[in-house]
Amino acid sequence: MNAPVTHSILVIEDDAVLNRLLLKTLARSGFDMHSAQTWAEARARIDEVAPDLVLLDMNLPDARDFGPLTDIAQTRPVIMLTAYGSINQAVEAMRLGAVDYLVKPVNLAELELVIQRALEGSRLRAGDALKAAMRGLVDDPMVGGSEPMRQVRSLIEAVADDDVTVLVRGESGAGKELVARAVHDAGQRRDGHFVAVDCCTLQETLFETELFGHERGAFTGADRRKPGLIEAATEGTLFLDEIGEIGPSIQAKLLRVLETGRFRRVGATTDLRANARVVVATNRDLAQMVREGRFRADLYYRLSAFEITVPPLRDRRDDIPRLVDHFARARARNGRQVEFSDEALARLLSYDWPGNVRELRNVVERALILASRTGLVGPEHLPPLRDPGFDAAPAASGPVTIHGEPTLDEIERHYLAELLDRHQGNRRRVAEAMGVSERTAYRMLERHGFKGRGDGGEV
Ligand SMILES: Nc1ncnc2c1ncn2[C@@H]1O[C@H](COP(=O)(O)OP(=O)(O)OP(=O)(O)O)[C@@H](O)[C@H]1O
Repeated sequence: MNAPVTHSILVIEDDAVLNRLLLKTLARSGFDMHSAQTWAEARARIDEVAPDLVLLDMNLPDARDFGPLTDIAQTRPVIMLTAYGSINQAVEAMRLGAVDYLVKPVNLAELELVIQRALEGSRLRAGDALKAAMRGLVDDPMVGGSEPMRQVRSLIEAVADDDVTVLVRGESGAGKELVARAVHDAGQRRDGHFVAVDCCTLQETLFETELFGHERGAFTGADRRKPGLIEAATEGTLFLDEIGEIGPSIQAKLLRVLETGRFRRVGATTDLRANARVVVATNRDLAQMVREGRFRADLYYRLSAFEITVPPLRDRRDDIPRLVDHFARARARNGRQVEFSDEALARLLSYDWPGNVRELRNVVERALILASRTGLVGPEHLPPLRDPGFDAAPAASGPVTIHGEPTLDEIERHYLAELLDRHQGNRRRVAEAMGVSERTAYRMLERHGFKGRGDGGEV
């Protein structure tokens, strides 16, 4: 059996208290810890210990701008430590090679997750530093064999080789970015970069210089020419996340790029030709925004040439066990695999997941940490999974009590029977109560032999 690998981490942070706290916390989690409070000290430490990962404060007393980051990020993953309110800086840091960032005060539970992901990502991408400079580092395969996800996959395949703009719709955390990536990976541009831009985090003025770049002297502080993200995506894909958030002036400029294939750096006098495929995503109802005059109709029509809707997790519960297994396996790369008890899985299956796969992933990863000693996740390792408004549910719904150790199938059957009773066999209402489509409910009922039951032939 292989001995678990001990990873070394260097904390570069001039705040002595935070530095010590990070050191202590991570040493307790089994990392080999080193620290530095200045850039000069850090350089010596890097030569000395060759850390596997670096936690780097954004503002060191003896370093300017992103010098330390660009230096270190070429050889090892860097997680930036940033003050609340400096998110724009953090976004720039990610573009320059940071794999992730943490906002101070650092949430210690999040800290370990981010580090684990960064270490996994760096192994997956070893030798591909430039690609690692792009956001979304871990090569997450898209998990999901449910019928709705099969349809999503066939749309991805259908559109991948075409250069048409794709609009990915879906609730927050449903996996829109993963779908955008899959479009990129399946198409002819797969060898180019996938450059992701979160439209939410950038202010309008910053957005333009980020997206289109700027010439030297374009504004105060522009002491050198800087190409924009659209150029970084040349021969690749430019992914604009949360497209519903862009203001009118960017909407106009984006429309121009899509229509003419041309753009202009801020402060430039001539146009450049864009050579990036554009994929956008939103969780907003863009058509409604057009009706309200908040989004340009012409841009909407351009963007929605080909739409892919990622269904919410509650409409594809079949994917939950597979996703749980996937997240557990990913984590087991650093140790033994933790299993989920049937009871814990039943809980995950019956919850509505308003935060979709992202919420599931967080719950699963936290449970895996909590249960790492015993190797089995039980319901006690899960947070109370209640949708907002759960308490307002009619008293008649009551708690569901489970006796003995039923299988998931038995639980499903009992639950269906109870819902059929409660809703007098009305299939639509049973589906609504379960948070699945009517078709899915019908199939479940059929599988459990309920077909034909119910008042008035509803089921
Ligand atoms: N089908 C899937 N298989 C594996 N992991 C998934 C899947 N869908 C989503 N995830 C994971 O869930 C998290 C959220 O996914 P993603 O960022 O793609 O969602 P999103 O819809 O773009 O969210 P947002 O609207 O907030 O930008 C990520 O960690 C992603 O890796």
